[in-house]
Amino acid sequence: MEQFQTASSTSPIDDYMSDPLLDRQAHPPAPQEKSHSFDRLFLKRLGRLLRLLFKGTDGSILKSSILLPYSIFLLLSCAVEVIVWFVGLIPSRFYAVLGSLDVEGYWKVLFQSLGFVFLVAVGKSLQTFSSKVLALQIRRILTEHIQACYIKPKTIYRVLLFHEDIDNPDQRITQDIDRFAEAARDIVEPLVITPALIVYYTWKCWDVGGYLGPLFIYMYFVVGSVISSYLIKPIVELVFRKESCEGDFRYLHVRLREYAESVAFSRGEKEEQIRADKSLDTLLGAQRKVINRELPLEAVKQIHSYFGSILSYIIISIPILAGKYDTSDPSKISEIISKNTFISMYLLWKFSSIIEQATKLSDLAGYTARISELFEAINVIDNDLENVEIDYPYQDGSPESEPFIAFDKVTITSPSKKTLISDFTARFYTGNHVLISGPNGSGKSSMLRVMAGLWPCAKGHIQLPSNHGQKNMYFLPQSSYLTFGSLRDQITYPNLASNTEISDEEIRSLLKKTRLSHVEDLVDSFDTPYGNEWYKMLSPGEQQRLAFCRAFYWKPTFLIMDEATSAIDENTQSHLLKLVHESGSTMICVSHNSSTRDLFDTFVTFNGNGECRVSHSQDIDINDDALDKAVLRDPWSLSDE
Ligand SMILES: Nc1ncnc2c1ncn2[C@@H]1O[C@H](COP(=O)(O)OP(=O)(O)OP(=O)(O)O)[C@@H](O)[C@H]1O
Repeated sequence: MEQFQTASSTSPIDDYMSDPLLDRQAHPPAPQEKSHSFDRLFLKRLGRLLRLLFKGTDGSILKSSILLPYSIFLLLSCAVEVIVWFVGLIPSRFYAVLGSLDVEGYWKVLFQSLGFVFLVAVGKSLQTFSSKVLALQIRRILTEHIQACYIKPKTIYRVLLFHEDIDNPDQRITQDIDRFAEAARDIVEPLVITPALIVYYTWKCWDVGGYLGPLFIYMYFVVGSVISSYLIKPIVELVFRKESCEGDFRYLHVRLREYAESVAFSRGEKEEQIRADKSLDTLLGAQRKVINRELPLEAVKQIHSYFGSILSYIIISIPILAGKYDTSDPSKISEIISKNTFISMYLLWKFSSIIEQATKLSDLAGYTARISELFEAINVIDNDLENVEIDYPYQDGSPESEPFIAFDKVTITSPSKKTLISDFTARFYTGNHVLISGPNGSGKSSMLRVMAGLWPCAKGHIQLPSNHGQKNMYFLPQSSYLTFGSLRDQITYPNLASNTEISDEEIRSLLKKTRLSHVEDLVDSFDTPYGNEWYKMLSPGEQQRLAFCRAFYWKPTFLIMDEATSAIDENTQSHLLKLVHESGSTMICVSHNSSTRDLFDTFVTFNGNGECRVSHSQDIDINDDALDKAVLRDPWSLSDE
């Protein structure tokens, strides 16, 4: 028997989580344990993201990793630093030739200087360009990877419904990854090139002014970095919260747009405005806290850089005042002062640039936490889904066994641990149309969720007719999802496979069947794409009827409907169900409407107390072997079993 959802060992999320730093089997990450500061967890998460970025996503390191753009960027940065060295020496060389009235030397220095300045300008532009390409590649790799992990069966649903701690996953994917890429782009150069430059300029500084110069500069840096690291810590958490508020505020406006009509009908604008203002207040408050905390950090940064410029003169004054250059002429001393000032200033500036990264590092830590949390939640879901107990006895193309759906002593609980159905046993065969009814909240839709593998069952065993696509089980929910695309796309949704072609004649025939022929006049052609307009072009009842076109197109063995006709007029409703009946699909239908009862053979009635009555004839057949396999566990537990 085939296991329902076995996480592949080469799945994208496994790639991400396979970092040796994280022993996910022994200690699955718990999203509840939030830590958003500049700490070991941040380094671990950043390490995982970097590993992913350098390793690539499809095995091709050069094409799908950041190795190539990163190497180009590093080479350009190194080249720029070499030219910067020569540019930095320009003043001292002018002091030397002008001080000794060397005309020939002057013209030589002038032309060489112009050349160096031109090269540094071109080099810096190319460096900026390559860093932007690098940021783009970081965004592409992370976004594609997270989309592959997130937009897949069951996962997206579970993240949205059950991981409330993962606020605004959409924002994390669309915005936070972009910001992470920008922050990483800003940081990568100072953090990678700077150490080598510091070694080089330290040696030069020592050479000109003795050991005291580098010693002063290093002490100055240590004091600056200790203060700034103390100031960064609280900012990371605040950046995280600000991003969360940003997402809430945006989502509020998205919802307002989505439910504009309902709000207008209920005259709820004033309340919505108050809510929007409140959400804005919260966001601005969070932003203000970040700004407040950044003030002392900015002050330290500025003080560090301005005091540094004076420090460079103090450093050169030591050998001069100590008489080391007493025998040199004034033009030589000017040259030495200029050269040494450049070296000390550059060394200090490099140290300052590390301090400057502190603010960016706090942003990076915030974004790293938000992206990593989503990855970790997906990993928890993947582990959880591996434990769903659903088997597939029937394989496509196997003529021996007849497809069926079997529940063996199944108990279903809601995420809040409320028991909705206990010990439910039934077997539904093809041609055995099932009507499920019962009071609101009794667990009818939950039963379908379990059948779809969206929810686990707390106890018992379910057998389904293979998970290979829409041909076996097709679900029609109450609110139809209209995809962005053409009418042809709507009808063949989800139309990924190559076998989803449909002719114009077939489309017309399906529209006629579902009494939607007029929709042809609403669209320019069957292939003209539309976006959100679909929801305006079609009424809710028409949207449900369009969903029936899909059902007739896919002709599934089992058509599972969750109040899929609730907005359709009674006459069309019974017309559509009769057509399904005739099409050969077996209906499993949740409905409050009893007018079409005569189309069904089996009636599953919920009483709202966890009990379920199955009436009619040919359904109950308990398989004792299957019962032996029943497991009892906490289905909502996030930990591995
Ligand atoms: N995401 C969730 N988190 C927590 N509890 C939930 C969730 N979804 C459903 N429930 C619980 O499960 C119960 C059953 O929900 P379900 O949607 O199955 O009811 P139903 O019988 O289909 O109701 P209706 O006739 O109104 O559609 C609800 O009353 C609610 O308490």
